[in-house]
Amino acid sequence: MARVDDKDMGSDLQSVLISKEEIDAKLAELAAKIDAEYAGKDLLIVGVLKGAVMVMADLARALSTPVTMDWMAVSSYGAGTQSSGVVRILKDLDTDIKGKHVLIVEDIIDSGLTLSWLLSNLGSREPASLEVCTLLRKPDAAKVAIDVKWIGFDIPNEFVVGYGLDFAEKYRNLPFVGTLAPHVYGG
Ligand SMILES: O=P(O)(O)OC[C@H]1O[C@H](OP(=O)(O)OP(=O)(O)O)[C@H](O)[C@@H]1O
Ligand code: HPA
Ligand SMILES: [Mg+2]
Repeated sequence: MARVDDKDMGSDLQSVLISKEEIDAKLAELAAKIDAEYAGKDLLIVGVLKGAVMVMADLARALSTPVTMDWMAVSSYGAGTQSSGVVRILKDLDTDIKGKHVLIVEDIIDSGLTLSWLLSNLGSREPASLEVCTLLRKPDAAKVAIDVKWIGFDIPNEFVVGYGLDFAEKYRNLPFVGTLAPHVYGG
């Protein structure tokens, strides 16, 4: 593939799954719903590093509701394309969320293992409310059922990169979501 969108990725990418324009439009739509839900309330949005950085940055700016922002770093994938199922906290929240309205912002729900673990971890800290907004979800990959209030796109069960999502730490800065060519991950 010669050139995909505005970043030249050589032949590493197979296709563009969701364009920058589609992401922008979806985040505006989600932001309007989130604004309506939290009108008059203090909202803390929690980004899950590192994948959710782009969604957090763009969603936060699309919201009219004033928010505070905090970050957690957890990792279950390492350098591979399969979740290990073992979630590690690499960085905890800086703030106490007891009594606060908390919205977890994720880039993707794949097996659901990361979020399921996060929901029970953060839920035990007694927030006033705890909801989830994710840009992407793979319904066919779910290993646990999770109640997610706001979902951008349901996507096929393929490994995707871009807009925060990595393969071995690469491709996070693509402005769109694409699928990797199988030769890149040994497929
Ligand atoms: O539903 P799951 O199967 O648990 O997968 C989803 C999680 O995996 C990715 O994070 P990763 O562990 O790769 O860390 P990263 O965000 O730093 O890339 C992604 O950002 C989600 O947090
Ligand atoms: O499809 C994916 N791509 C990148 N990172 C991920 N983490 C879970 N699923 C994925
Ligand atoms: Mg990752």
